[in-house]
Amino acid sequence: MAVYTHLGAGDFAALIAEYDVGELVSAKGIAEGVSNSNWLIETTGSAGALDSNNKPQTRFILTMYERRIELGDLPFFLALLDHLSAAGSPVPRTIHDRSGGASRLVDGKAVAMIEFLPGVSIDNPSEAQANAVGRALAGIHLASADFIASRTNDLRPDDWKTLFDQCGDHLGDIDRDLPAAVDRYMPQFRAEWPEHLPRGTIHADLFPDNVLMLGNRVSGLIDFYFACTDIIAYDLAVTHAAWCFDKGGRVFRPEIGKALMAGYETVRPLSDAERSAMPLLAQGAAMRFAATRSFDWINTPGDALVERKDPVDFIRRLEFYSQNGRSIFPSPAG
Ligand SMILES: Nc1ncnc2c1ncn2[C@@H]1O[C@H](COP(=O)(O)OP(=O)(O)O)[C@@H](O)[C@H]1O
Ligand SMILES: N[C@@H](CCOP(=O)(O)O)C(=O)O
Repeated sequence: MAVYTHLGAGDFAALIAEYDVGELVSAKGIAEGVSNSNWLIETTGSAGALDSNNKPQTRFILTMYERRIELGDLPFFLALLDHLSAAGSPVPRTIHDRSGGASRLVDGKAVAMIEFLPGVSIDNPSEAQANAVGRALAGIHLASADFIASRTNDLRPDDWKTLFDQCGDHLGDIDRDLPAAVDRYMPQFRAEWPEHLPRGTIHADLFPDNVLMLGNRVSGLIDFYFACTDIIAYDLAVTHAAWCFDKGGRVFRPEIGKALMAGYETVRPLSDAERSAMPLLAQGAAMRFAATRSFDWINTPGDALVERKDPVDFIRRLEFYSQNGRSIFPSPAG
C-alpha cells in the first residue's frame, strides 16, 4: 500500500484548483510504492498543461511526501525531473501551480503533481528490455551533466555501517549469518571505495518498479527520491544488482547483465577505471540495499501496511559479485 494519508473529495478539489489543469474528475489511491502516498488524478484538462503532443494533459500523479525525504531536498528532486524531461529523457515533468510553485503544503505535508507516464513495471525483463534500461540510464547520466544543483548521497559506505550498527543485536534475528556477512564485507567498502571515479547526478534506486515500459521501450523512469550527486558508475552497479537476478537473489541472469551493460555502453562507454571498479561497486550496491532493508526490517511496525523487503536477498547478490565479479565485469585488459 502507499496511501498513508486520507484526503477527501473536497481536499482534492481545493488542491487541484491551485493548478491550471482543468476540473477534477477523479482521484484514485495507488497501491504500489513504499515511501510516499500517491494518487492518480484525472482532470478535464486545460491549455495550461499540454502533453508532448500539445494536447491538454488530463492524467497526473499527486505525491504526498511522507517519510525518508528531507523537505529541503524536494527542490533538488523536482528540478531534476524538470531538467531531465526538458532534455528529452522519459522522466515526468512537474506541474507547477498557478503561482509557479513546484510543491505545496497540504495540512503541513508537502505535495507535488507530476506528469503521468504510461507503461508497466517489468518483473522478468527480456534482453531487449534490459538493453533499453541500460540506454535509458546512460541517457539520464548524459542529460544531467549540465544540471547544476547537487545533493550529497546520504547512503554511502559509512552510512550503511551506521544503519547496520543501529540494528544492533537484532541483525542476527533477521538471519543468523547476517552479522558475519556484514563484518566480512563492510571493511573493504570503507577502505577502497573508488572516490576518484567521475561523479554526476545519479538515480541511485533504479529497480524494476521504478521503470515503466511499453513493450521494449522505456516509457518512464520514476521515483527519483534517492537521486544525488555521486559516482556515476555506482548507479550502473545499483541497476545491475537490481535487474540481473531472480527475485530471491539466488540466480544470476548473465544474458540480462550483458544486455544491460551493452545498452549502457552504447550511450555512455565506461572508462577503464570505471570498468575496473565495477566488481567492487556492484558488491557495494548490494550492501547498500542490505543495509536499508535490515534497518527497515527492524524498524517497521508489525502492523504497518508495507511489505518488508528481505535484506538477505541482497547479501546473496553481494556474495555472488564477490566470487564472480571479475568474470561478469572483465577488466579493461581482458
Ligand atoms: N509519473 C508517473 N507516471 C505513472 N505512474 C507513476 C508515476 N509516478 C509514480 N507512479 C506510480 O506510482 C507508484 C509509486 O510511485 P513511487 O514514486 O515509486 O512511490 P514510492 O516513492 O512510495 O516508492 C509507481 O509504482 C507507479 O505505479
Ligand atoms: N528499492 C529499494 C526500496 C526503495 O523503495 P522505492 O519503492 O522507493 O523504490 C529496495 O528494493 O530495497
